[in-house]
Amino acid sequence: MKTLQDPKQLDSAIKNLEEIQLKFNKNKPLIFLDFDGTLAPIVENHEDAGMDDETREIVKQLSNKYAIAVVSGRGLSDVRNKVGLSDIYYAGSHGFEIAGPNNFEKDNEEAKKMLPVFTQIEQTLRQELNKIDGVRFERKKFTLAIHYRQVAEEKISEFHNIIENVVENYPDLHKGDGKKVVEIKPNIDWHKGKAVNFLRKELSTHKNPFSIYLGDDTTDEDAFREMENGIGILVGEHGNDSYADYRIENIEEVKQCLSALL
Ligand SMILES: O=P(O)(O)OC[C@H]1O[C@H](O[C@H]2O[C@H](CO)[C@@H](O)[C@H](O)[C@H]2O)[C@H](O)[C@@H](O)[C@@H]1O
Repeated sequence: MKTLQDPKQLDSAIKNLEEIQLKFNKNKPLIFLDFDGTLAPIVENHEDAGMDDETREIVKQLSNKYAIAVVSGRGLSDVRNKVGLSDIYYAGSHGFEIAGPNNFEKDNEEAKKMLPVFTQIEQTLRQELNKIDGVRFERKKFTLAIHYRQVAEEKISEFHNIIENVVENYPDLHKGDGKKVVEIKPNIDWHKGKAVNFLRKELSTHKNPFSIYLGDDTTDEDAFREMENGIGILVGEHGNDSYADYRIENIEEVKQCLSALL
């Protein structure tokens, strides 16, 4: 079982690349990659995020050798456009919508029933949060992100209180946190970890295929916990303890690490 550790105590993946390479070469691994903060740097405005050509090329080359899925909180179509590779799998909306090559598509059926509720809560939240400058909404198919990166420090607790009070009236939904973002999600036992396990079955004939997962945020912890037969690598930090096995500092080290696996 994976245990929670202070990220500062985690070994550096860069310093242990040889060991990781060995495990990698011994198995036929599946590769799972988070997008924001892992493949693309965190930027002020969510719409401006993007991965550079070098990273795209590394992921493309890896996909010629291994099965790869990008697992993101972004909407499926958004993350697919931003990555721009057609031969890999994608899990968007924190795993509620999954797609892959040859028209593979799998939406979470229970979450589909909640689509009208999202429209309602979005309207209410837009009205209630209108008085706070800098709030940015990002509607994904199955989740709603409300960004506060551009909200003044003294307004942030009011921002959270408003959301808390509204979400209380929607038992079908719950809220989670990310980097300067509140995410409204279906109140269903489904997350990136469950999506990863679904994909592990889909992408391999092995019962428990060796896997590697790179991510930077609290939502990636659900996936790190599932890396029983595999390796979790935390990129940077998210302020809490982690189930990851290794740590790397930044996106430059993500590239270094992924290149070593080629
Ligand atoms: O699971 P991920 O691929 O890491 O997606 C998590 C969220 O990432 C995006 O928001 C974050 O990145 C933005 C761009 O750098 C930044 O402005 C924002 O503050 C971050 O929270 C994305 O916009 C969300 O939809 C994702 O859920």
